[in-house]
Amino acid sequence: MITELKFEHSELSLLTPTQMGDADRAAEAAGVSGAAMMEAAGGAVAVAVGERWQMRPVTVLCGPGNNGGDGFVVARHLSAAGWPVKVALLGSREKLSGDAARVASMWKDELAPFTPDSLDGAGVIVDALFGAGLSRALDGQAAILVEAMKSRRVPICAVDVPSGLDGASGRVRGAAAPADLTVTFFRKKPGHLLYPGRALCGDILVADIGTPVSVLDAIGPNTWENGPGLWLGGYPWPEPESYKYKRGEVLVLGGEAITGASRMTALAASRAGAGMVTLAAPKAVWSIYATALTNVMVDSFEGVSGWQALLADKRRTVIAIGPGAGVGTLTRRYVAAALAMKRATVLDADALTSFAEAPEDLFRAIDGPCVMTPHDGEFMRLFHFEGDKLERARAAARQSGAIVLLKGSDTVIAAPDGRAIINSNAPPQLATGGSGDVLTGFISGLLAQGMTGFEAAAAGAWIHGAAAAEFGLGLVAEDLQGVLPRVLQKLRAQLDA
Ligand SMILES: NC(=O)C1=CN([C@@H]2O[C@H](COP(=O)(O)OP(=O)(O)OC[C@H]3O[C@@H](n4cnc5c(N)ncnc54)[C@H](O)[C@@H]3O)[C@@H](O)[C@H]2O)[C@@H](O)CC1
Ligand SMILES: Nc1ncnc2c1ncn2[C@@H]1O[C@H](COP(=O)(O)OP(=O)(O)O)[C@@H](O)[C@H]1O
Ligand SMILES: [K+]
Repeated sequence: MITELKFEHSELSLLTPTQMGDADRAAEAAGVSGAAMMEAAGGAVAVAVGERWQMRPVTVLCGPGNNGGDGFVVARHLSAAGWPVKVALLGSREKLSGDAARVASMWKDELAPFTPDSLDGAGVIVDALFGAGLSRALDGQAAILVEAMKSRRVPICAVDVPSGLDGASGRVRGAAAPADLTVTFFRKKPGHLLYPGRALCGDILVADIGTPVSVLDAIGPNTWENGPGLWLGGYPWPEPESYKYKRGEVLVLGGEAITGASRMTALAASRAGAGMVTLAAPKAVWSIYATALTNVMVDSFEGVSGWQALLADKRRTVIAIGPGAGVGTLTRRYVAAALAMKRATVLDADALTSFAEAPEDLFRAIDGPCVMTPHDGEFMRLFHFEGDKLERARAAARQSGAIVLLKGSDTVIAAPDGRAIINSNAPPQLATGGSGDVLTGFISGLLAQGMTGFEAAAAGAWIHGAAAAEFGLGLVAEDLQGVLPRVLQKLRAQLDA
């Protein structure tokens, strides 16, 4: 049902701060010293600062741990290159230990007092207060300095993460100043991609600091940033021996009151490459659908038995229900009948809301490949988990047995076995009515061609974001399927290159 999407070594792997600590220790065990990694990290930040900004006075704010150590290395490099550098340290030099103490001792100039005055005259600030070791909310002098950074219009380069940002969840603990550039090391963290963290990081650069990729073997990352690298190898391109039924048939349930939503789903499924798409229209509104659709076939049905008769055709390998379906008992029964077939099913919108009173009934009925695509509101009607977006999507997938795609600007796709993907390419113009209906169609079309639910959800979300970006501003949902061909052609060219 779900193929092994593993990619432990992928550059798209995300590591939590705890896993990053494990990676650092494993790297040291493999012979790469902490000192060498710190030199490489600080050196990479200095290079990035030099590439982004012309020489100007810089204030480096250093914290009491290794993040601060990186800061001292940045200061040394920039100073050696002729930049006027001020360093302010939270705490005292005597309290530093290990690699941080060593690099601090190489900074021979006096330290500036750790007050907002240290920012006076700065043309750029390097924020090296806290990184992966943030253990509580910022308070006291650290919080005062972060607030001062926020209030000055001076560009900021964050080392690893903007200090105060929780790398696991993307949440702010106490305070964090928005950076223009964040330089992180080896692999990104979930907090770089989950909001509000994503907005605080500015541009993100991942620097290689000599960590051997083999350290990932023991860590076994199960979270990734979405990207073609995860699924392009298994993308179902049409082949010379393809024929329409081999590319799968999607059956989309049409609604009675709202007829536009399921039409967009159906058209999107055909654009994404399903061999056949049939829209099942309630008899009363059949003619509306039939006049509006050309390549999508329109079949009419009446009531649950009529719907079951359409489901009986085994060639219909994927069923999509929800957009415009209507909320209530009837939709619940349509969903139950579809899930009973144990075929790949995509549940969206009203198919989810219809179970708000009895989510357990839905979870019990899921016994085959199923992808749910709730937005936040729909999610909260079915699930009652605390935590960040990754944790909630994971818990929901585990509870329901479905692939859960929790929508938003940082869509998370989670599988019941704990794997999760964070999508990062969706532009804000996607916040327009009906774009979710199109996503349901893309995912259904990819499922029809044999992708697993996890892959289809990931690839669907990515091409959805790429199509919106390709179209640009002024997007309405109907535009998405029209630009999909350009996105697919670019992907194909990438593969052929
Ligand atoms: N080998 C390594 O471990 C490497 C680490 N690197 C850097 O080291 C960082 C992680 O270093 P650390 O684990 O030392 O952690 P940090 O330097 O991020 O922070 C830990 C220190 O801050 C204190 N602290 C945490 N939260 C605080 C708060 N809210 N208020 C006041 N003090 C607080 C802790 O008591 C500790 O002294 C990474 O983010 C990265 O920048 C890089 O130098 C690359 C190599
Ligand atoms: N601010 C945003 N930035 C990027 N993508 C967004 C944003 N807001 C919504 N989206 C995306 O747009 C789609 C909206 O889907 P949904 O909420 O179901 O709308 P509808 O029901 O109108 O189709 C989802 O894919 C979601 O991830
Ligand atoms: K930092």
